[in-house]
Amino acid sequence: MTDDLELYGITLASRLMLGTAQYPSPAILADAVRAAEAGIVTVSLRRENAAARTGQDFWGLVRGLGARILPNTAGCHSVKEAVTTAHMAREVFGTPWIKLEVIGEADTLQPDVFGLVEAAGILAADGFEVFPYTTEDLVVAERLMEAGCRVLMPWGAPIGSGRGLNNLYGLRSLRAHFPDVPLVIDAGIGLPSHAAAAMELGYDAVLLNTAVAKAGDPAAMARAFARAIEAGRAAFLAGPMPQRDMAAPSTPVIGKALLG
Ligand SMILES: CC(=O)[C@@H](O)[C@H](O)COP(=O)(O)O
Repeated sequence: MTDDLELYGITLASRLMLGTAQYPSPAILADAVRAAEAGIVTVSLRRENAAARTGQDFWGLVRGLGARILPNTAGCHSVKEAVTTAHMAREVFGTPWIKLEVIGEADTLQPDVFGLVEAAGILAADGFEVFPYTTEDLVVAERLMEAGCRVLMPWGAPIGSGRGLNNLYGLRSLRAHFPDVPLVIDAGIGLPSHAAAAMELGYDAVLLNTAVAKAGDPAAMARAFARAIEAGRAAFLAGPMPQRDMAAPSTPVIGKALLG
């Protein structure tokens, strides 16, 4: 039986999605994507433009990596900016997919969930397939679904913080409320164990960038993440035991030993 992930009708063998920013060099980025066997790479139109990093060359490199491209609106702080960037991305990459970020707060890069819902509605009505970077808030999640999103991407922790899953309870509730919606943890993952924990909770995939790009050996770290995500998924499918507050002897004793 296959355990492929389906997002907007596209089937993916890998549950690891990798960001393409902050790598020491394009060659190291390419090595990391290959080592991760990432099914999706996300790329920021604005960042590449701003860095004037020979944009076309960089996008050409990303296109050649063999992963599906998910353009993002990273760095957008308003609905207008995000919608305009999404349109540019659709033209450049020829895909209706857009990872929608509308940032609301400078210190935490927390999503502006009001702007996010508004922008998601505009883009979905215009034929985009929206991957919204959101919080674990259930009401916002409902609104995003009503706006036309078919995938949700709640944060684990603030972007680039490496803190892991900050609100385990909230993320567990979100999973329970939307059992049939693909849920992808996006941002804040620092260690493979964080990614494994997300998968053990029943999340469908993990998107990360900084933890690999800033590792001492990005390709080795990408491989470690790929294995952790596979292990977490396998554990979820295997049905983890329920947690208990009290001890339960793992070797039950029947009767008493007869001591001579
Ligand atoms: C690249 C990208 O899409 C980021 O905006 C994403 O949220 C990753 O966050 P981390 O860098 O914390 O993994």
